Amino acid sequence: MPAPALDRPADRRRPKAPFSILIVEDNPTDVEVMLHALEEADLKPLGGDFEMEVRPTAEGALKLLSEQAVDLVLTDMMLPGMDGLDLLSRIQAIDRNLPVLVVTRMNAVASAVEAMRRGAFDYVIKPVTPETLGMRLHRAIRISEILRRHAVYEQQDRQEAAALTLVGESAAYERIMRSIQEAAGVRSTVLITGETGTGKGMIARAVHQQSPERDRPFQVIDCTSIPEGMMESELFGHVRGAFTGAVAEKPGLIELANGGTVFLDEIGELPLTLQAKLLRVLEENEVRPIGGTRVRRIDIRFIAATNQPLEDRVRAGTFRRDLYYRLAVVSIPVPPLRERRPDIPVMARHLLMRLTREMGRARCHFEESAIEALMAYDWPGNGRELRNVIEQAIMLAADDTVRARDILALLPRHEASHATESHAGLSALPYAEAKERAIEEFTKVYLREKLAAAGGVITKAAESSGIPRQHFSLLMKRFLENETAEGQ
Ligand SMILES: Nc1ncnc2c1ncn2[C@@H]1O[C@H](COP(=O)(O)OP(=O)(O)OP(=O)(O)O)[C@@H](O)[C@H]1O
Repeated sequence: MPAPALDRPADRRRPKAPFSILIVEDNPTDVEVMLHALEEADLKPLGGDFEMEVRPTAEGALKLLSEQAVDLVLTDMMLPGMDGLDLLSRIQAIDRNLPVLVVTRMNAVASAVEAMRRGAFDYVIKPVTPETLGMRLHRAIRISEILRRHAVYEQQDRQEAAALTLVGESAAYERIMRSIQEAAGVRSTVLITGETGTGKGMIARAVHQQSPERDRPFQVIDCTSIPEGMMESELFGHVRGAFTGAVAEKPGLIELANGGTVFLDEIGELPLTLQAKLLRVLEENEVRPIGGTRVRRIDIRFIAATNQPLEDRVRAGTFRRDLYYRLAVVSIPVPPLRERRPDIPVMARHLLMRLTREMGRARCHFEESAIEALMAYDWPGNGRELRNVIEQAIMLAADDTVRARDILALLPRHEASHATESHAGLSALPYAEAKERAIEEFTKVYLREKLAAAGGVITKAAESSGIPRQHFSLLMKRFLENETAEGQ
């Protein structure tokens, strides 16, 4: 194997190597021995392949580390200019999770031990052999991969936490924040009420997050998404043989959240029979799986949400009064966005920043008149509709500014009046052209109204239009995007 030129990628460099090892060594013979040992060691990082970079000096190594991600460093302890210990501290300042293996001569083991005391992952004694180096590297690679994956999870957690941030500045928003804090401090049942998209799910999560049980499970049970026939077994579980198909014992979703929080979304949809069973669970703090004879004790906080006026349902006899009172120990009513307009600009800017980042787009900002357009609209789909309009506006915006016309083009009310005006001028056109225009105008209005009614959820809008989601998306692409491009 030819010796790699120092300060250049080693020969084993491959075009797409997921795991990279940096060797810091000034002695070309030692570099060659190490590369040979690595070759023989048959390393298999989980990503498949790996690449190696060689630098003869600590400075060269630090420069590389500042330019690209490396997964593992193998460094000599005696380097020109800066010794291995200093290099170790500098590397730790760049990335405290990067595993560093030090290579040393037998007569300098004390300094290698000192390096380990300061956080080096391991040490290898020269002359390096494929067996010792291989064994130590195998271990280091596994650790490095675990740390790398852990860092990805940490990053995702941070992004998810940011995505869940409630923002606002209206008096109603302040009241909601106070209620969240109060509810978090006690373990009572909470009932959150408000129109669709007002952020009830986010509020429920915030209560859990601010409670002492924040590290315990947060179990969401959407009462609309579980088929009625399966609801009881999903919620309370079943024992083996409880019914045909119950081949094994299965714990219910409630039991699985023991110690934490259960969020019952759309509680108004819970059938009356299950309302009675849920009430028993709330009152007695125990669940009885279907077919079971023994009850299981539970310690759970329940949060329920609904966009239906539950009092009306109680009066109509379709929701149990006793369950209603049992749920509404702490009550958090969430007014619709049109009744707390001061929240709109804050939410819009927050969503714009978050969505551009998520979509990998450059930072965007609103033209002042775009904010005015947002504030003037009534938002029947509340925060969810606002989020979807902003997402589409980012996609349609020609540059880094979202303008009033981008917003207005996406709001159904504007479209309706716009359509009426354009229909008035159609008779001036030849029949074929007028017909094509009319179909175009109709499709735009239709798509926007369907989208608004579905709170911007394309799957729902497509379903209520009776066409496949893919077809709906194609229509959106053809009619909604073209229209905005023309308008610019
Ligand atoms: N105060 C807020 N701050 C930031 N974003 C918000 C706020 N309120 C709502 N949103 C946005 O609206 C979206 C919908 O929120 P969420 O799902 O919690 O509403 P919901 O009331 O539970 O809706 P549904 O009744 O349809 O289940 C969120 O993902 C978020 O993008």
